[in-house]
Amino acid sequence: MKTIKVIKIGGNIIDNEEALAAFIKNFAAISDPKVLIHGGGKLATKLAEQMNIPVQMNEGRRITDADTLDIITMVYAGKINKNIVAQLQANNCNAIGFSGADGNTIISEKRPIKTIDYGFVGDVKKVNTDALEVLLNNNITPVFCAISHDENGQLLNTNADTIASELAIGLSTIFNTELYYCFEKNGVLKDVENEDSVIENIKTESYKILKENNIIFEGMLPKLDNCFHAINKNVKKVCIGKSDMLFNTNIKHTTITQ
Ligand SMILES: Nc1ncnc2c1ncn2[C@@H]1O[C@H](COP(=O)(O)OP(=O)(O)O)[C@@H](O)[C@H]1O
Ligand SMILES: CC(=O)N[C@@H](CCC(=O)OP(=O)(O)O)C(=O)O
Repeated sequence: MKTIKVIKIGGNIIDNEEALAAFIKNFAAISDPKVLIHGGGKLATKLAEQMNIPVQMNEGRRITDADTLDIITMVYAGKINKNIVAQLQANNCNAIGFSGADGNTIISEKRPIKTIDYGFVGDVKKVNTDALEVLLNNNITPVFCAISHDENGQLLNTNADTIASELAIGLSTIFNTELYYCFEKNGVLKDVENEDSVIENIKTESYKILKENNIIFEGMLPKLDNCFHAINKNVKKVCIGKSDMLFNTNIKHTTITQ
């Protein structure tokens, strides 16, 4: 089986022109098959505020009404996705931009209303890798934004970390899959203010203890839940850290194991 790298980048790279250019140059040079997933939550928030559309988040998830869905579609599937694809082409990496509707790749269902109505937010039901397999076997790199669909014509906002773990799990039947979450810190930290306090390995048991001691909180909780979901479902390697970890093996980062 060939190895594939499934790589998610967050706002810290997307929002910084120089950081994005440096990342894309290195990413384009990866010789293994690869898939890129990007977020863009910060830019969507900025644009919504400029347009006087209220921004509401709950536990790191965006409450997505019809106006917000329009904005995130324009920002994630449009501006950010197409810009990344164009920059990959400039670095001789042939790429195609995807939402989950394209190639029927990511099918989700609108999150049921419990205590909170998240609006047009989708929970992934199924990943369909047929179209991706054809592209990857022809050396074409898929670039995914954080949008899925329900197969009835409705686009749904789905957290980019979840899109990454679900794609990694879906691809693990045809590839030896590695999943990398790139964000602004060196990894999961013992002390979030201290970049030197990287926890190099987290297992199911130690994750429980870290949560109990409030060492892991906010956006890191759903990220780690996604990591464990992936490692328990046939993804061979899961890492969290700065994107430099992909290109320099000496860079400290966090590895997730069962
Ligand atoms: N132990 C921890 N180590 C590192 N970051 C942590 C930790 N606990 C909570 N965090 C927070 O999680 C954030 C990353 O989650 P998030 O903002 O969702 O990532 P992304 O940039 O990929 O969207 C960090 O910026 C940090 O504020
Ligand atoms: C449902 C939901 O919360 N979707 C996210 C999708 C974007 C994202 O995940 O972006 P980052 O990775 O940059 O945070 C949102 O709209 O913010």
